[in-house]
Amino acid sequence: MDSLQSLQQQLIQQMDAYQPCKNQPEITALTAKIQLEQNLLAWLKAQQDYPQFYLHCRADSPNEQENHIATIGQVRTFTTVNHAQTFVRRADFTLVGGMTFNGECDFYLPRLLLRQVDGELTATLFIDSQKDLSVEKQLAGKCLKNFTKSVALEPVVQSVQLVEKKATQAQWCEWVEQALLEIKKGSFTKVVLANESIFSSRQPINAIDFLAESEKKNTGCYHFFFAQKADCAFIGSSPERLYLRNGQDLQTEALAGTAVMSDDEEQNQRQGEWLLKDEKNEYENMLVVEDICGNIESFTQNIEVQSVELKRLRLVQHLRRKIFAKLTALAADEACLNAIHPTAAVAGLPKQNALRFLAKTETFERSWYAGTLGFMNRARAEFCVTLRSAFVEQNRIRVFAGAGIVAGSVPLLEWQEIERKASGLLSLLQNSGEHICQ
Ligand SMILES: C=C(O[C@@H]1C=C(C(=O)O)C=C[C@H]1O)C(=O)O
Ligand SMILES: [Mg+2]
Repeated sequence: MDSLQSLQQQLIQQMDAYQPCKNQPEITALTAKIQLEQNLLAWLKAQQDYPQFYLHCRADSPNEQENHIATIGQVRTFTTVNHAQTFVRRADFTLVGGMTFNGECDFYLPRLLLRQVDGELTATLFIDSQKDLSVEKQLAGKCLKNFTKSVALEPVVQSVQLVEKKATQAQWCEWVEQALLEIKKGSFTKVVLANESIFSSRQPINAIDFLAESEKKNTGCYHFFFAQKADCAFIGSSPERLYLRNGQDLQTEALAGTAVMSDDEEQNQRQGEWLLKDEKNEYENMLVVEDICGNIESFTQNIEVQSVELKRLRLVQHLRRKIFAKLTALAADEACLNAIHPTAAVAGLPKQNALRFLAKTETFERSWYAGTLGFMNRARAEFCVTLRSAFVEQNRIRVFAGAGIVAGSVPLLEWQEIERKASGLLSLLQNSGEHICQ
């Protein structure tokens, strides 16, 4: 019978048999595969090694395979995309990680990588051949210790209380007014302002249970979990792809412009029709198209922008234009990441002016919010934009949401928009209604 035990045994056997030879490649990958449908979040919940990373990629059509990865531990780290890409070109293994909103890079080769695609579970254990073999074997063995374990995912029952919003409604409206003034002056055409809301709970919230709940309810999204250590995890369920690279084929998208979604299908239809015709939302979206196309032009060919469509989620719906292009021979993830991130869907246009405005206006650190997380190897790379996200820090959760401000934005409507986006995660927790302070 195929089981996690048999997968563990195969890896241990390979590790025991492993003897470095002459001309040993710098990294050795031990791989085993079984037919098993394993919930990777339940598996991750039982693991003790850090960092931990999980990505459930968005499937756009039923014939696209559901693709989940989970990793624990770390063998090599890369603090620039250039170094990460050089490694991938040389060694062709999968790196995970990404970039914060401000462009700080954190890519790494994990110790253990699990991939679940279509009923098949693959595990890869990485050994650094340039390090002491007995130490490497010991570290790898430690990572395999809990390999066969998983912990049942449980509903999140904690209720949370609001502690603080970095911008109150009144402050937010001021920020938007300032942005509109700058737009009038011609400093930029769009800026994406965001807010951070801090909540507390009596009992610690398990970030994996929280994400599992979100995965069930917030369908049609990328789901991600990234934790450097046990007591702080960054999680989220984002509708937005930064890019997908399949060989030299690049797929990216402009996702911007928002309307309400609810349980009322007729209202959703009306909202969708309104959104498709609304000039301000159309402009919000087209500025992202302009930004992305302008930024990838120099290293791609045959850029094709698809016609506008609606991306429907549980509480909001967005305008989306998919963008396809062919990378020129030498271009790869370094070019894509540096050129595309952060897009005008999360920063603004022109980018530098918008970023300067955000740096002096927002009163919190975006950190991983509106950054990007994903994976890259020689054949393929996929990155999402880390929206609809939160830091879960034991008894505290910090939720982020933003909205694109353009000429015609109404401060209070943009406030409602960000509150609704934040409720994608927050509505999964019970709100006790109590304010600790504001
Ligand atoms: C900035 C966020 O979302 C972005 C802003 C949108 C908008 O203003 O209409 C829509 C989708 C995203 O591009 C967020 O969710 O925090
Ligand atoms: Mg908007």
